[in-house]
Amino acid sequence: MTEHETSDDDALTRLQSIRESIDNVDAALIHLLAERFKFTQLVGRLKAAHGLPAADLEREARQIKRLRALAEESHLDPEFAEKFLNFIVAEVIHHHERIAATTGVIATVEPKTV
Ligand SMILES: O=C(O)C(=O)C[C@]1(C(=O)O)C=C[C@@H](O)C=C1
Repeated sequence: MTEHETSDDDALTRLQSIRESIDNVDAALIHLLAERFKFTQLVGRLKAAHGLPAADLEREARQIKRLRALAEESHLDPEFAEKFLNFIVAEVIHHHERIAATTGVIATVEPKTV
């Protein structure tokens, strides 16, 4: 039977079932993001304590390259993957700046190279 041949009732049951899976994925995304922000809080405190700048553009460029490749492999739009990462990173940088401001260490210089 094709999707056109199922009854409207069957279609609604199927829609509900697919939506349950979407809800599971959305919940996983929220949990994953919460974990990611826990790690970036640690990075923010470390950076503030050592006077390191909130943003690291070289690190971001490497992350974008990697995520675009992963997106392509997974048949996800790489542009979307890049925008999604940028959206999250922008929020992380706000958090870093807030931590630095409350810690009293404002970073204005590039990190020292080791
Ligand atoms: O890795 C860092 O240096 C971070 O501060 C974390 C992070 C990220 O969210 O992945 C955020 C800001 C930086 O510009 C790069 C990466």
